[in-house]
Amino acid sequence: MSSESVRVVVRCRPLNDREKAESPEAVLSVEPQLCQCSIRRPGGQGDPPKQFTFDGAYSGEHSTERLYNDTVCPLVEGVTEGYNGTIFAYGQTGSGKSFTMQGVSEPEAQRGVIPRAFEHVFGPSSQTKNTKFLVRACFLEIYNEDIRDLLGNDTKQRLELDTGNPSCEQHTE
Ligand SMILES: Nc1ncnc2c1ncn2[C@@H]1O[C@H](COP(=O)(O)OP(=O)(O)OP(=O)(O)O)[C@@H](O)[C@H]1O
Repeated sequence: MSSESVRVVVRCRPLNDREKAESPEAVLSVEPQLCQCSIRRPGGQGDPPKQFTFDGAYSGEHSTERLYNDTVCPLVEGVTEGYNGTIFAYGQTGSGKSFTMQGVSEPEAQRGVIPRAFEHVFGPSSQTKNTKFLVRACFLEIYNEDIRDLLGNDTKQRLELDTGNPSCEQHTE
């Protein structure tokens, strides 16, 4: 794993049944050791595949546990030592963001990044350190430019965007 402060890791989920039925030809391959994924043009047998290199690459065979241990764990460990850290999942709809971040409880190896990070910070191994953590949490949904507080009393209520920062206001002279 590189020592860059921003790392980009790709996780390619397995095809679902519908996708397999629509296109039995596999166009994506992942080379975890090279941190690369290659994409072939469907039907373009002779064309060389397009290769993309990341700081890490995981295929459908890799568990969230492995991804967490390689990629997230060092960042969360840094947070417990006072450094800032952000884990940000992005991708098109259905690409596996919730699966990676929230995960599923069974099998255990597919528990998501969020419960693993909470266990990391609050679990028994952190109790041995003589340190107190102040943790603030919010859970916002931004969807179609509407913002909702998913931990609020009314999760359907749309929130207004308030920068709350005078330096963000536009001044015209
Ligand atoms: N690594 C994976 N292994 C097996 N199944 C996966 C994996 N990643 C995603 N899936 C499955 O793919 C489907 C879509 O995943 P998910 O709901 O996490 O996508 P999403 O990016 O959060 O979508 P949306 O943006 O629409 O909320 C789900 O059925 C999920 O279980």
